Amino acid sequence: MSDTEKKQDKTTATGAIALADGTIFLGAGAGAEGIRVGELCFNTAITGYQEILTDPSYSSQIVLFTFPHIGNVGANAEDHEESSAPATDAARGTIFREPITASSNWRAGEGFDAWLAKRGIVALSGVDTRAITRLIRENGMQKAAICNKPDGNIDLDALIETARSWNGLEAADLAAVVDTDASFENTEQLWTTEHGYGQLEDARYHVVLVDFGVKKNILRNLAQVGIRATIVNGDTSAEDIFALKPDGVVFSNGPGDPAATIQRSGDMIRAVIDSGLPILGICLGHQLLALSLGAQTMKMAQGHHGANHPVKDLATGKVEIVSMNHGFTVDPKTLPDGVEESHRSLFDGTNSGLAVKDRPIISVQHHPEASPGPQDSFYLFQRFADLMAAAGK
Ligand SMILES: NC(=O)CC[C@H](N)C(=O)O
Repeated sequence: MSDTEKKQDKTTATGAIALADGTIFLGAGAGAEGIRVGELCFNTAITGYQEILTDPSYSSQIVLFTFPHIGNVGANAEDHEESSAPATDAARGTIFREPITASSNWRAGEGFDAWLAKRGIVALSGVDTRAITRLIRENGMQKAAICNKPDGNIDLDALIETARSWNGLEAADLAAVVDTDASFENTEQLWTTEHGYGQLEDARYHVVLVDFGVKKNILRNLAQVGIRATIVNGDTSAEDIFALKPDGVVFSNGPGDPAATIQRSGDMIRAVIDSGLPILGICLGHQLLALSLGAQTMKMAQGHHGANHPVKDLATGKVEIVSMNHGFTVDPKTLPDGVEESHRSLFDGTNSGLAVKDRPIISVQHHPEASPGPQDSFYLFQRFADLMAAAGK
């Protein structure tokens, strides 16, 4: 028996994950103490755990990493945090195979365990992450409750009940929880080891970015191609957006069910589409655009969470390797006339982008901002700037 397997024992366990179907995995608790409930998914990225856990799109989710060693480069506050919202507004829990080691990186500001505790994320190690991943592949993403109890006092029945009684992600407008309350501006560009963050001096374009839980790196990539952004939330009216005289509008990523968020933001999005302004939609923003155009979205079984997904640009025939994080998807069978697929996942053929006839719209399910992941899709930010140039902006 290895060290990690020894921990899967009722007398020594200090943490556990319980699924709504009654399945239990025992292990060693880490990070914040207590219990968290959420939807359990697996993520196949082998780097970027801090960016993943701070992505607001993971609100109300528990992220299991299939890569066994998580936390060994510690935590870095400078360029690894994707959310500007409070601690609990991104991933609630996390699971990995091996216990957290001491940080081994010159840029680590603090250890991963201390960072998890500070952010209120409950963690669990020493469990068979392959078995849990297979379970998700077979039965879909699960309602689950995770706990870290250093005294070993774990009430398994209560944990299962917590998982069962949770409402789940369907019909949840979580964007309303994680978006910004106050409007702000961004001119910060991408980070480099030599110079830190760049600053956009003479912006070529000004856009309004509608924040549903935006990752900071989307803002930085926009600034990198000369775009200054005014960030507003999804309750903003189309009139207030037009009053800011933007050259284009961006609909951001975000958590929860797009079919719920569209109830609140649908009128505004349809008015922005009708205005003819150039539009960029990313992930939840993509799903909201699809719904506004008359298509439908649906829940996926296992979802897409990773940093190595192949996606085909159907216009150029080129394949890009992308970062993914979504559990809902646009049903391509419901696309109305004039709306076509622009990108497709080569893993399972699901939709990864839309093009709208005679409209300057770029809309993708994947994450061109990476963070973490490959930067193959950076060209989409440039394409968006080109759309604004072509519109005479
Ligand atoms: N990253 C995102 O924007 C996720 C979109 C949506 N919440 C989903 O899970 O599909």
